[in-house]
Amino acid sequence: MHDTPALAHAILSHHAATFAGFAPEPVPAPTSQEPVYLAALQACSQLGFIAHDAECLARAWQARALRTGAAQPEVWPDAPEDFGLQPLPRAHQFAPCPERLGLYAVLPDATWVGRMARAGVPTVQLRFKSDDAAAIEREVRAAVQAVQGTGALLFINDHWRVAIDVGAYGIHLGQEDLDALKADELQALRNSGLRLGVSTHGYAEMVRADAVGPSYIAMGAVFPTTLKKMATAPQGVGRLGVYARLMRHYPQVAIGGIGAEQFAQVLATGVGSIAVVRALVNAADPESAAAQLMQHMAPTPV
Ligand SMILES: Cc1ncc(COP(=O)(O)OP(=O)(O)O)c(N)n1
Ligand SMILES: Cc1ncsc1CCOP(=O)(O)O
Ligand SMILES: [Mg+2]
Repeated sequence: MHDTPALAHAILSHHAATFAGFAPEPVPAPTSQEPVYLAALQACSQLGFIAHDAECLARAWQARALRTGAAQPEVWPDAPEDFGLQPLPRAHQFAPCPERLGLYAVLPDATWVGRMARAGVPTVQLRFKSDDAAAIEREVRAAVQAVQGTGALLFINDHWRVAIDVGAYGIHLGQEDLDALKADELQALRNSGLRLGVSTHGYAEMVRADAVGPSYIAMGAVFPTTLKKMATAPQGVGRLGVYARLMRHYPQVAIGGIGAEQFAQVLATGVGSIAVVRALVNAADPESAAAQLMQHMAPTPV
């Protein structure tokens, strides 16, 4: 039998420092009356997790308590099974990509893609925002051509049909992009053999992404970014660390507001890749900036 207020207090006191800087969120309506669940729901809301994420965490805390017989307020939940992630090997899984995608340049057009691929950036993404079908096809084809002979892995943001037709390495989709996919389209995407990266911004979205079995999981925005209007607060490195731990069986990409000064703390979370936009496209000398960031990615010699 657990005392819910005491357990909530213990969770808070053990983890407040890791998740400092977030305002408390309202406690969502409980979906269970289990004391461990209720305590975790209250504590995680107090720690600033939005309702869907607090619910996920509370369910995981309860699942672990059932599995182990202990509430363990001092240990943040990180077992994939407690969050209901697919067991390994996954029943649903996209084609694999390297565990560590390294520096990942997210770029506005094919010219930039070619430029950064030739500069030696190992992973590049064409993020060409347009509604003009002809322009999209032209740009995706040009990007695929631009990486030829460079060894760079090219992901296409959003435009998955053209990416399949043209034979890109992979596709990147966000949560809203996944919402728009019908089941047969998702299956067609998986059958294409192209790799899939999925954006996530918290626990509920990671659980949702896992059901699709993407090739990598992107997590962000880690820091504030001016490049994209985000529906969720910057997650910070404390959260990134626990996300990376939960999703340890996936290749991981951190994104959002990351520049050279932030690389060390982001890499310390264990992610194998950092995606950047402004750190390259706004640099006075993008090739030198790429070289510098790739050096930051490299493990420091002992
Ligand atoms: C590596 C990486 N991570 C996240 C995103 C964002 O994707 P999405 O949420 O679909 O938003 P848009 O980029 O389409 O505006 C990304 N592109 N790449
Ligand atoms: C596309 C995207 N998705 C989440 S943050 C982001 C933009 C990242 O840009 P920057 O590295 O300049 O902050
Ligand atoms: Mg998108």
